[in-house]
Amino acid sequence: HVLVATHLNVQPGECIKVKGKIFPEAKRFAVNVGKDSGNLMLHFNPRFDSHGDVNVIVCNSMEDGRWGTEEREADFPFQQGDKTEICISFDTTELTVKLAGDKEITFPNRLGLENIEYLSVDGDFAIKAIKFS
Ligand SMILES: CCCO[C@@H]1O[C@H](CO)[C@@H](O[C@@H]2O[C@H](CO)[C@H](O)[C@H](OCc3cn(Cc4cccc(C#CCN)c4)nn3)[C@H]2O)[C@H](O)[C@H]1NC(C)=O
Repeated sequence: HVLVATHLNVQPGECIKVKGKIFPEAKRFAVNVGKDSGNLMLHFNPRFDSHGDVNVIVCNSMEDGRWGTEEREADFPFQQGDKTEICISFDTTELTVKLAGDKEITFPNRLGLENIEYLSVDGDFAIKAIKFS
């Protein structure tokens, strides 16, 4: 992991902002939020070239260590080597990921968690700042 933050208490409507730079030769990176590493409301996984996916954002959830059903997003507002910022917020029904260029992705809140305690960032990404607002 590049970063793991635990014992958070992010409430619905609040925003987790992750700012950083994508490696020039990035294959993939991931931002995970949820209760802990085995219970993720959202695994947000942009793939530049990974698992046979090219320039696809794969989103999924994980419950008790088991992956849910993936959702793939064709919009891919990421470039290798670029700085980027994503903002994750949620309510009881869905998560919203605000991306560069006013792009937005939603994902169902399958676990029905009422707060986010866990954040991790993995992969080919250099974190500049994490902001909770
Ligand atoms: C077609 C039949 C088969 O279907 C495939 O089956 C695979 C296995 O289930 C799925 O792949 C899994 O997909 C899951 C989401 O669902 C997860 O992303 C999981 O990765 C977890 C994971 C996290 N980390 C840490 C980390 C994170 C980010 C960067 C790095 C790095 C680096 C230095 N370059 C490391 N390592 N592994 C992935 O393996 C494929 O999508 C799926 N494909 C389709 C089309 O369906």
